[in-house]
Formats: sequence, C-alpha cells, structure tokens
Amino acid sequence: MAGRLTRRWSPSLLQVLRFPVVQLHMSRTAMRASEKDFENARNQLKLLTKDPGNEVKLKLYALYKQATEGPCNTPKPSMLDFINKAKWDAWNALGSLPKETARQNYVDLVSSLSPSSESSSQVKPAAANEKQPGSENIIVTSQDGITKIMFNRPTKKNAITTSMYKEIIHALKAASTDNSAITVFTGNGDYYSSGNDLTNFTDVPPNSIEETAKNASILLREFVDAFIDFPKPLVAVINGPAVGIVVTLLGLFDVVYASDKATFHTPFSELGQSPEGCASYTFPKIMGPAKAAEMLIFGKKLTAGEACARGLVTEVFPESTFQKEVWTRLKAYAKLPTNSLRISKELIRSNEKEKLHAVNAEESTVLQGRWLSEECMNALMNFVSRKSKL
Ligand SMILES: CCCCC/C=C/CC(=O)SCCNC(=O)CCNC(=O)[C@H](O)C(C)(C)COP(=O)(O)OP(=O)(O)OC[C@H]1O[C@@H](n2cnc3c(N)ncnc32)[C@H](O)[C@@H]1OP(=O)(O)O
Repeated sequence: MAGRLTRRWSPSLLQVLRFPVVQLHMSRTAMRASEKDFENARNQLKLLTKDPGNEVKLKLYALYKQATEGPCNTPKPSMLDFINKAKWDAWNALGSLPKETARQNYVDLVSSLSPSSESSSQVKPAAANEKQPGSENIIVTSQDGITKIMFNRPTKKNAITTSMYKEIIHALKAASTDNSAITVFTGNGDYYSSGNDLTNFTDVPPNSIEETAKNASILLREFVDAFIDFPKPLVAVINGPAVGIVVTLLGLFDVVYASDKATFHTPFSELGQSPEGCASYTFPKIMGPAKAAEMLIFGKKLTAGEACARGLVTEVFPESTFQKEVWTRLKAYAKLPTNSLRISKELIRSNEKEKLHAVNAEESTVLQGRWLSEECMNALMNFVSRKSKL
C-alpha cells in the first residue's frame, strides 16, 4: 500500500491532514474486520481503475499503518520533505486508535470506493476479482512491486478448472498494466499444481462433447497466448509437485525457482493427450530434443535437481529455506527499474513471439482432436473412477 502513495503528490497535500478519520472510528466500533477482510480490501484497492484522490490515499495510508504497526512511531520528517511529512501527519493524526478499529475503518473506506457502493461509480475492480464461482481458487495479491498469482485449491492439489483458466487470463491482463515490476505464480499447499482438472471434461453430455472440446481448445489457446504476450518478467515459485500444463508453461517463464520437494511431470501419453503450452517447441530448445522427448512423449517425471540440470529450472532451494530465500530475492529484483526489466524481457522474447503463437495454435488444435479420442476418454474415465492415478 505504501508504495502506491506515489511521489507525484504536490505540497498542497499538506492541507489534507485534518480529515475526519475519527468519525469512521466512532461509527464502526461495534464491527471487527478479520485479517482476511483486511487482505481482501488491500487487493480490492489495487484493482481500482480511477485514482481516488490524494486525500483518500492519505487516509488509506494512515489507516493501513495504524492497522499494521499501531500508533505513529517514526521521527517526524522535515518540513521540506513534503510527501513524507503529509503521510506522517496523516498517520500521527490517528493518535492511539486501536489497530482493530483502524483495520475496520480501512476495510470500510475501501468498500466505499468499490463499484457496488452508492458513491463509487468512479472505480471498477479488475476482472480477475469479479465475483464469479470459483474465484477463490486463484488469489491475486500485489505487494513490494510483485503481483502474485496463487493457485488456491489445495484440497484438489491446485488442479485448474475452466473458470480458473479464465481468471488467470484476466489476472495476467491486469498484472500487465499494474504498478508491479514482476509477476509471480505459485501454489498454496503441498502442490504447485496438478495441472488441468481432469473432471473438466467428464460432466459433458454426449451430444456436447465436440463443442466442449472446441471451446476448451479456444480457451487453451487464449490462456497460453496470455503467457506468450505477458510483458513483464514472469517468475514461477514452484513450491511442490507440478503436473501437466503448469510444467509445459514453464518454457514461457523468465525465471523458475523450485523447492527441492518439487517434481515435474508431463504424463500426456498416459492420458491419451499431447503437449501444450508451447512445450513442443520450448522444451527441445531448452533441454535438447532427446531430453524433451523423454518428458513429453514418455512422461518421465523429473526431480527439481534434474529439471535444473536440464535448464527448465533456474535454481533449486532446500524446502526449509525456500520461501524465505526466494521472496527475499524477488523483492530485491522488484526494486530494479521497471522499464528496464520490461525492455530486457522484450529483447529476449520478441524474436520468438510469432513462432510461439503459431506453435500454440497448432498444439491447441491437435489437443482438440486428442480430447475426442478413445485413448483420452478412457484415461479420463479411469481417473474419475479412481482405477488409475498417475
Ligand atoms: C481449457 C482446457 C485446457 C486443458 C489443458 C490441458 C492440460 C493437460 C494437463 O494438465 S495433463 C495433467 C493432468 N493432471 C493429472 O494427470 C494429475 C491427476 N492427479 C493425480 O494423478 C493425483 O491426484 C496426484 C498425483 C496429483 C496427487 O495424488 P495424491 O494421492 O497425493 O492425492 P489425490 O489423488 O487423493 O488428490 C487429492 C484430491 O485432488 C484431486 N485431484 C488431484 N489432481 C487432480 C486433477 N488434475 N484433476 C482433478 N482432480 C484432481 C483428486 O481427485 C482428489 O480429490 P478427492 O479428494 O475428491 O478424491
């Protein structure tokens, strides 16, 4: 939040210090926002498309600091340090307002800026957080210059449903223009992701199978295109096993960090399917055709160390220190000049884009055919009936 209070504020902001935050306090003392409400409010705030104005931003800043750190505890900035002085004054004006109340007031204030409230026609959340079924399965947060997109379906090993594909496309579009420097994918729980939700295709009435396969192929193509075209550095933080499409996509990521408990598995033949995510092109380039074939044709599962030796993974970390080491490093990277990061990525990737789009189109078409094959249908039925697990 603090990072969003940008340096462009004018000295006239000094006039906004006497806002009536206490009123918010008085009217809401009976309510208590949970940590989750607070986190949701922070995410909602990042999705505002219209600037709420400096006065509101100062209020939000002050409430955020009070809610997370308590009463103002830093030395007063000099009179000439206009921006920090305005922020300090705003925070200091909250006096000893309890943290819980500040949290509730923060949630209320953000809520009052949302489109559903009466006075909020100026703001609109990004599509990724629009209320739609399953939207809790992808959690998008933005902090310290990093937009994090997290698979959040741990009880199903973060398998990706049709609505999650759509949410990820929206999240990537939003992240491509937000204030963050880099975008990171990771998984909640013990898995990074078990790939495509195999039940996506199993509840389909017989007369809709072809149409479902066609729609899935269109969605797949759009999904992978969003990765090909993503303009900022894309990082995967692989916290556990990865299966199927989340592995193939790694060829489109710029950096891949893996815990030593991660594994990489592309069991396409076993499923009567074929590679996607441009892996039929990126994997042979990354690891050579022979190693790529072993993964993509025969479904060899790699350890994190093996994936690193093959160039699919940038670096492997011990599980015990993985999160700490990786996020510390990413936070430092996110402080680098954002335009330079973007331009360097563009230079590395731009020559390939046309080819990647063509490969994606071809793979999506081929898969559409595979989904209609008996081999694939049998494999899916086996999974659903629990006769066979990979
Ligand atoms: C728009 C469409 C685009 C399509 C793009 C195509 C992509 C291709 C692929 O991604 S292929 C890869 C598909 N994934 C798999 O084949 C993995 C299938 N799952 C498993 O093999 C196992 O579940 C496991 C190895 C991931 C984990 O095994 P474990 O024994 O540890 O745990 P469970 O099997 O009990 O799993 C817990 C619950 O999670 C459900 N689940 C796990 N993975 C998936 C999945 N991919 N699809 C649907 N459901 C999944 C599993 O069924 C359990 O659910 P339950 O508790 O209700 O039984």
